[in-house]
Amino acid sequence: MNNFQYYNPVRIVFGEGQIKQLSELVPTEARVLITYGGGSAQRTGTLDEVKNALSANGNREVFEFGGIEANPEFTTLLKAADMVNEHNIDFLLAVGGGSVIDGSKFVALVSSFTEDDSKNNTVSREKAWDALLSGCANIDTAIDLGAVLTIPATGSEMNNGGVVNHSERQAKLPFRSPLVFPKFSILDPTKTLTLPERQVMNGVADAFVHVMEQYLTYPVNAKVQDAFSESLLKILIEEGAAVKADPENLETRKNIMWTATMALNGLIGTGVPQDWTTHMIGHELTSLHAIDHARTLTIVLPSVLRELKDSKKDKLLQYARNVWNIADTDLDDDTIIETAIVHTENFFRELGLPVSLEDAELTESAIDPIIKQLEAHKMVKLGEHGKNDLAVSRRILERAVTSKA
Ligand SMILES: NC(=O)c1ccc[n+]([C@@H]2O[C@H](COP(=O)([O-])OP(=O)(O)OC[C@H]3O[C@@H](n4cnc5c(N)ncnc54)[C@H](O)[C@@H]3O)[C@@H](O)[C@H]2O)c1
Repeated sequence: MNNFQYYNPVRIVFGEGQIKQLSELVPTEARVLITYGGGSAQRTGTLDEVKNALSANGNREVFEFGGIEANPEFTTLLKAADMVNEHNIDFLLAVGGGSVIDGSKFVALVSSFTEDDSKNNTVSREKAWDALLSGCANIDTAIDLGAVLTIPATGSEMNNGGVVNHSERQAKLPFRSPLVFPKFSILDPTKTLTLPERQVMNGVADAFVHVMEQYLTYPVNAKVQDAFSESLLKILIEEGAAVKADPENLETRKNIMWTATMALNGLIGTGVPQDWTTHMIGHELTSLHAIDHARTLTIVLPSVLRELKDSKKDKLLQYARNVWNIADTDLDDDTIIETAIVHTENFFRELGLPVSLEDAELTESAIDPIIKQLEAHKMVKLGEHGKNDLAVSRRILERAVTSKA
């Protein structure tokens, strides 16, 4: 196992009816900006529940900013940042999924970037863009934020990362800062019952790929991390099928919600090599073709595993044995690995997710622009060995044109 420091200060408040805890969790004198997305928080009554909890005690002043898109848009987020300055906001409360939480983290980081000569505290577009390009690495102040999660998927509720989309520049870029760990996140599994099936399945797949990107590299004898990862993968396989068969089952929803959080709260990624190639190629697919985040991952992951099967061989065999129970000693290693990859594809397919570019109605002609964007975004040394250059990414995408399964 490699050396590591593990730090995660996020208070998780889990369970039905827990939104009322906001009255204790948000400072009583805070000037709060509630951020939310395209309207589901309003439609489902979650927004009212949040506002009622905030007004239950204290002297909070509460403002709202709605309309943060799925794959949150840079320009929208800067409008929220301007609102932060206009109203002297000192607490952001994100109500939604990864897009709203990520977007709010970005707002928390860039709202102090006002124009030098600004009379109305407008946030500088250039400074904010530069910050995003550098992954928000050198920012030393941020506004406090908390989250009410409505879709289990990204782990954003318990980590310090985010991803922001800039449509005009065709860029979807990640950032990270210890300043944006949420102070708390409320996970009420009943809130997930209103999700359309597509979003539920996206969430299961996103969490699955998060685990894979921290697990499927090479062994470093990290028994805790490996055993945790294999358990999370098996739970997602089981509960993915269960939620499809019985979407109203709250026990299933609870397990999916906590699994998705555990999949990317840093725990399974400590002390082990990681490979985020699938995500980085996936981000380009979203920004160029507006494909849902999770769906880009299910398109790319099987081809990453096939293309890199030699360098990932030991872990792929472990994955086949411990996650898919492929233990037939008569099979050669290549067959065992290919069988595990096909099982993975079938799992995604059963959830209604694409496993090739063709499934997403794209052809080989999609590859060149993706490679160009990877180059523009300096995604040229991906993978656990830093050896996945543009030629490797191209081969991964070529494998992804049609599915083998
Ligand atoms: N921060 C991280 O660590 C991290 C990790 C992976 C992905 N991401 C990013 O997160 C974003 C995806 O987030 P997501 O998968 O959570 O989805 P999302 O936040 O984009 O939401 C997806 C859709 O579900 C709707 N929705 C949300 N909750 C609902 C509910 N309870 N009922 C009905 N509809 C509801 C939203 O309005 C939206 O249309 C992407 O931009 C992705 O790149 C972040």
